[in-house]
Amino acid sequence: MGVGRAVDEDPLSRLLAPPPNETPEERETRLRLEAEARLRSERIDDQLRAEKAALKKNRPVKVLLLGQSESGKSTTLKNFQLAYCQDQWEAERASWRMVIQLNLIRGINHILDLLAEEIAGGPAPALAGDSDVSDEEGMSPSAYTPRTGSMLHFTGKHRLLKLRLAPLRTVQRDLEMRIGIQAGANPSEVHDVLSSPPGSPVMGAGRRQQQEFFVRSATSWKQPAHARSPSEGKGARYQDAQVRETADIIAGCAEDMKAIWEDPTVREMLVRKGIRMEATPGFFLNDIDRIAVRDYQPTDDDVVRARLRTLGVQEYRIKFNKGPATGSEWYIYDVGGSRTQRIAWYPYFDDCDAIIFLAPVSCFDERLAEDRRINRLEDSYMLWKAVVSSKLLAKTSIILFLNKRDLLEQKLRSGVRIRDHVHSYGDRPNEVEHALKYFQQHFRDILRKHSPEPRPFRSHITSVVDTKATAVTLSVVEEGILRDHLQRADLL
Ligand SMILES: Nc1nc2c(ncn2[C@@H]2O[C@H](COP(=O)(O)OP(=O)(O)OP(=O)(O)O)[C@@H](O)[C@H]2O)c(=O)[nH]1
Ligand SMILES: [Mg+2]
Repeated sequence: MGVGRAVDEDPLSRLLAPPPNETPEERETRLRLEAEARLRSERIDDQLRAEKAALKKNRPVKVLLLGQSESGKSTTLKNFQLAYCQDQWEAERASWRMVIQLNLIRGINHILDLLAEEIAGGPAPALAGDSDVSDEEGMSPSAYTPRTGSMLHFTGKHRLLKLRLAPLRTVQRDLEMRIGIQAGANPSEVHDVLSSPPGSPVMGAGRRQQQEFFVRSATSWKQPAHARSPSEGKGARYQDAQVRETADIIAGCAEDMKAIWEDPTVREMLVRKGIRMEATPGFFLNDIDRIAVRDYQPTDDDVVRARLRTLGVQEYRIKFNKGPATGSEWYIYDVGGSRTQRIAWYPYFDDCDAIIFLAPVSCFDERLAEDRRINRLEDSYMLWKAVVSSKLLAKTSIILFLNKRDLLEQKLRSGVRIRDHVHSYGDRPNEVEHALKYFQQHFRDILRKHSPEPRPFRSHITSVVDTKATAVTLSVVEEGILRDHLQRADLL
């Protein structure tokens, strides 16, 4: 054993140690060889790192759309599809016709139900200003007080319209069958697209609620005609005949649908029941002349506005062919937002690059359809807090969309006061810009306080039904998400 060597020296370092009697020339050669070996090894390491980073850079960017039900997640997804999947968008346009016809007809049928109740001697006590109910009152029947004001006067004209529009019941059933729609299974979990449109208070407890509809598959009902196999010929011809028959009945009912929708007494009935219709059904009901025709073809706006509730988690793959993300592939996950659906989100947190979180700001005076005790804005705050405080999502880019700006503006203009529902709003002006600033600050504070690591607060004020403005927002969002994705890959 050489002098000065520790007894317990590692055998490997002993093996690699220079010989004790090394000459200066040998030492120089050894050091040169060692330096070359080190360089080679570093180069290999760099190469491996670069390959790993490239792999990571080239792997799809995974984006989750999160937010409560009716916050606008699927509508945001449609904005991506409209911008980047034009061929598919065109191919599916005709299939959306059925959904739009159904949105329209369900709207009318719901009005007919309410009318029938009124004519038969009045429904359960009308919901007087449900939106004015204080947060504490929740589901209590005391939230519902008989309305004041004169009796609504329904005439023979209303009865006649009700009779003449009766065929729409069958059309609704046929359309639901063709789309493969299932009504929500849990009554506390479902609500009607008409009775609870965004911007409306939720229907009263005890009142009969129509079930909102959803399909299990995001694609099964979107079968473009040219994609059918020849063996489906007979079935396809039958389907085409059905489509024509539906369009005929709807066109035949157009004038009566318009008459009932525009009738002042019916309008007054809806106002007294606290039913607002500015969202999906209202959008189509205001355009009956255009939609209730035999050869109706949905416009881009119609497709964007069509409402079909999402169930579970649906994956959409988008290959970007323009814009800041050109060349990259994104997997976008659209999730169902109601409370019982949220458990399905968690498995997707694991390797998710970015979250676009939608918080509808117009709903400060509304309650969750699935739990009337919960204010919808409070629910959004709670969900946001859960997302930004998650350790699993600490490295995920999170972008907030304060959505439904248009409906917020409309609501404030109609005289609804924020401070009656959000007490901390105090004496701030009841104007849209002030309100947005206030809500935005609240979301920012939650992020600052609860994020496990400091992260930027990125938010956009949106009305995702406005596809032009949304395209501009999305390009900013895409750039940011991609930049973060590449940075994360470089840090590997
Ligand atoms: N006016 C207006 N309507 C909106 C906006 N965003 C969404 N909507 C409407 O709100 C309704 C719900 O939108 P969706 O995108 O289906 O909501 P979601 O978050 O996917 O809901 P779930 O699938 O139930 O979780 C639809 O009728 C949309 O047309 C908006 O910014 N302005
Ligand atoms: Mg959805």
